[in-house]
Amino acid sequence: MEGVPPDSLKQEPVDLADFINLFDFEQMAKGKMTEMAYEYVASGAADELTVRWNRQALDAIKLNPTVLTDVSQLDTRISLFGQKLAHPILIAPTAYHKLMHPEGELATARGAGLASALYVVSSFTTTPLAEIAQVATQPLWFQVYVRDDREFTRNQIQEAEAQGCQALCITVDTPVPGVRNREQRGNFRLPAGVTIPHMGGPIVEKKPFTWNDIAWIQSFAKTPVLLKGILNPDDAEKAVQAGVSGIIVSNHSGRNLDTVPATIEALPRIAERVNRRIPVLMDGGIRRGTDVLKAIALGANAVLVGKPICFGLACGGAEGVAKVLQLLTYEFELAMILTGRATIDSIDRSVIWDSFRENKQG
Ligand SMILES: Cc1cc2nc3c(=O)[nH]c(=O)nc-3n(C[C@H](O)[C@H](O)[C@H](O)COP(=O)(O)O)c2cc1C
Ligand SMILES: CCCCC(=O)C(=O)O
Repeated sequence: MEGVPPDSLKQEPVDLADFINLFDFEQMAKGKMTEMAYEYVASGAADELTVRWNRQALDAIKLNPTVLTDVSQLDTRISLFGQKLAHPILIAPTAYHKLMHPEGELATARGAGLASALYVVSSFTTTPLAEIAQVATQPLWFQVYVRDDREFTRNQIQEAEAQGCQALCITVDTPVPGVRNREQRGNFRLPAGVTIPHMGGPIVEKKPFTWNDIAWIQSFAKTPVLLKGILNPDDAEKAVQAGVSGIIVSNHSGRNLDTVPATIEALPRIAERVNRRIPVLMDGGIRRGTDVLKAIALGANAVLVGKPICFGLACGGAEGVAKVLQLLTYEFELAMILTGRATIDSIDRSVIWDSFRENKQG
């Protein structure tokens, strides 16, 4: 697959009306991407246990609906760091969009616009931020992979802020990439002509990336700094103490350290520790409107979606990305109505069925 130009992607048109849920996109994307690209996107680390657990743990949570409440004024809006968003479903940062569609990140940004979604652009974008910013109609945030070279990192962040990115997500769970066997078997290489203008090169350093680097970034960042990839409540506490603006509970979709728990399992104890001092976002396996509802009920202010966006992009460019988001927001609205929750603030722990109490009462 080495040297495959992006225009060799199989881009026959598909009818997006055929897609009725997010799982449909993965099926279809398999036929639309090169095998190398598909394996890169679809795979997780090692035995992919965490990948499976992300979904299984969400599926295992039952809901406890309230009937006969007035949900005629349904309101999905949220506010994060003073930014007003139409709904709590964000596009997670994912690398190399030109592997998925010739228009790459431009299509993603247009799709975000069509679906009123905030887009977190990856450090590994294959399109310069300046071009993405020109087509974006919704807020952009920038995800940062911190390199050993501080001047490089400072320039990367200042460029992102200069292009209008409104927050920085510092990814802290990838000092080195994980054991990615499927990626290795697929002989992952960037095709000729596809570049990563904001990264300079792959993550190769085994770097001493620590809380000192976070303090250093905060010393010059002008936008809110979030830490992406927190799973341990003690780290969440340190993040609050470090004065960061927010955290993202994430296991990188199970792509880095296999056998860490599902994010929905880590979320409640992190939310409890943070105790609303800063926003807590979450990603990993969100595929259904009920998953969004469960994450919010267990303490998330918002969620992010990764793989389905890549598959939507592969299937239908900007419209594919938009369709993924529209299906998910629509399902989320239905979940709100059917559980009797008219606003995001009203989605609290009481919407989760307490199986433990049920068992105790026999
Ligand atoms: C193909 C792919 C590429 C990714 N690239 C990045 C990246 O460049 N930076 C980053 O912080 N996270 C990256 N992630 C992780 C996502 O931001 C996010 O944490 C994860 O995909 C969410 O889980 P989900 O895919 O199950 O929705 C990537 C994930 C995938 C699937
Ligand atoms: C080494 C990381 C590259 C992008 C990424 O974060 C991913 O593929 O998950």
